[in-house]
Amino acid sequence: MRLIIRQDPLAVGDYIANYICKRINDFAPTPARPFVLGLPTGSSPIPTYKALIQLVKDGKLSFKNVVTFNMDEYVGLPRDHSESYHTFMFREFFSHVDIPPVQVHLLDGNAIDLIAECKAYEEKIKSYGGIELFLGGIGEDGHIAFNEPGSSLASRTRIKTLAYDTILANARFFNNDIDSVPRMALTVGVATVLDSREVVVVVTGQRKALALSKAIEEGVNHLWTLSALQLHPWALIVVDEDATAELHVKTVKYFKSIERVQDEVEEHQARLKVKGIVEQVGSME
Ligand SMILES: N[C@@H]1[C@@H](O)[C@H](O)[C@@H](COP(=O)(O)O)O[C@@H]1O
Repeated sequence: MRLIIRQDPLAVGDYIANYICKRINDFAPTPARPFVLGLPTGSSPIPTYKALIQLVKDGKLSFKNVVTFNMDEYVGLPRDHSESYHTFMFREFFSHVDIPPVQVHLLDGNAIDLIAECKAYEEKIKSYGGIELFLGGIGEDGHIAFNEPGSSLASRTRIKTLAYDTILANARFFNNDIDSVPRMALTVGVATVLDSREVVVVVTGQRKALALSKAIEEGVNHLWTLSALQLHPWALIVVDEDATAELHVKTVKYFKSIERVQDEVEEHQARLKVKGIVEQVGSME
């Protein structure tokens, strides 16, 4: 696992957007071989979405050959409700980039058969050969997607009852009216996320500091589902200074030194590439 620390949420968004841009461009997707990207909602990824939109506007990135799968959706909230994740994604991102809407996938929280909807979602992901890069966010209780504390670390896409803490945290989007917040959601499972070839998670703000320390300084634990990332061979967490508040100084120093070494290795590989000695610029995990 790598941890990248940036000054503030804007710098975090820039870093992740440039990272995803490079991944997509290196992949050189085509209609027959699209880049499959997992995406989150929430306030934390908004700076990333803004920076990605700018990259598209600047002609540095295209989503024409990108297929997306969102992590989760509320159950029973009308699709065109201002707080549905469907509305959120089009408002904050899809409407501003060149992705054909047929390549966008979101769980349908109003499906008549919710279990069949979840199964079909997993099948659809498989039909594309799996997810190349899953971008995620976390809740204050360390949940990834809507995998609340106590979720099985082997879970797949399913219906999930939301934890009271999550309902309280999300009430801010529903005029602070707890009764308006849906009680259930559909969410990809922890195992669905871990199956992706690469996972990138955005964690910003002091509210997430305890969850971050639990997830990276302690053991793998279903009470902090982000900690399952410790089992992933290619995971990257990008955080701002505020989110590091609960980390040990030695943890922060360790990850900063890893980033320095990574930069040096990449520069070295790039020099070898220029000389034609290696074909690809490598990456450490
Ligand atoms: N289901 C979503 C999560 O996928 C998201 O990571 C979290 C964080 O939201 P925010 O970034 O607004 O703190 O919100 C919800 O719980």
